[in-house]
Amino acid sequence: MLVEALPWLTRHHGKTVVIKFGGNAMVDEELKAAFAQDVVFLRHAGLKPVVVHGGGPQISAQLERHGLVSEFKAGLRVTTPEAMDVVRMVLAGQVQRELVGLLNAHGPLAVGMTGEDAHTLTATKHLPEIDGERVDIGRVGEISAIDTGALQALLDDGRIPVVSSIARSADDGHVYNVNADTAAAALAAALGAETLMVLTDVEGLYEDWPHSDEVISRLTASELERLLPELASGMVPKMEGCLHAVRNGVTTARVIDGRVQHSILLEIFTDEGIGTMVVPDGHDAHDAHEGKGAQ
Ligand SMILES: Nc1ncnc2c1ncn2[C@@H]1O[C@H](COP(=O)(O)OP(=O)(O)O)[C@@H](O)[C@H]1O
Ligand SMILES: CC(=O)N[C@@H](CCC(=O)OP(=O)(O)O)C(=O)O
Repeated sequence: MLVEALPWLTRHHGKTVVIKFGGNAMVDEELKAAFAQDVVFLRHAGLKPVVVHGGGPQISAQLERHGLVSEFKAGLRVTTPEAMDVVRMVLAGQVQRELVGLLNAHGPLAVGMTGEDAHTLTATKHLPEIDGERVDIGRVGEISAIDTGALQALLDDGRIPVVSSIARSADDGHVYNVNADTAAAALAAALGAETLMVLTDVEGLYEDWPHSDEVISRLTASELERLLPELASGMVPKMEGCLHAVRNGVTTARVIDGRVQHSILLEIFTDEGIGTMVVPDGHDAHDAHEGKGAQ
């Protein structure tokens, strides 16, 4: 495997990789520790990993403890001002801290931040369209501006940024809850990352979910765009994010199984790859996996 990894080590050297770690893949202690090892491995192999984390299940559990209900519309959490306090506390105070701790068991590498820090993520209130109508779902943000200065400085200093998907508002002084897939994709594009990697709790994008578990191993941006209207809620922000990334300069966007230990290393450093890979139009989707040659 090490010999097989050699061309990939050369190809990815010095490249930025944005990795989204989903809340559902984050419930197992061994998986979390393996995730941290993989990210540190990437860093020592000369890549520049940026971690963007979710925490949906952890937020829901904490809301329940506070006697608050979790409601989702258009795949996004309806976030009252009260719920926003819990979202911020869980993401920035709990999930992010834990990931930073696991990474830093390997050395002084990880620095945690939220999108609020140094104006990294600025948002406006998001009003999703449901059945043709704009719906108010509270403090949910749509990213309107990104400043990558702080992230870039950390990367230049050899650190691993760990980012919580919370944004500041430019106009009303509030903070906003942003879906972590959306935040990861926006950051990947803004950083000019080579790869966006979204870890989740399924093998990849299923062809005909929930009727079959046939994973689509690769597709172009246009092919994905045609599929988007058919996708169900959890996959929507992920695949919209992948599309945004490859349409904005990211070379490949991949959805991989976070339940498989060391899935990041298997995806980056082996010829086969796992999960679903999205490539920009013009790259032959069918060549992209064979030796991932189109990268
Ligand atoms: N076409 C599809 N392929 C795979 N999973 C799908 C698809 N459509 C919907 N899903 C659902 O999306 C879920 C992943 O999204 P989500 O629960 O938001 O995960 P995460 O916490 O990793 O962000 C899967 O567990 C699955 O139930
Ligand atoms: C607006 C919105 O829905 N925000 C998400 C943020 C966390 C997240 O995205 O976590 P996962 O990646 O684990 O799903 C939420 O409140 O659950």
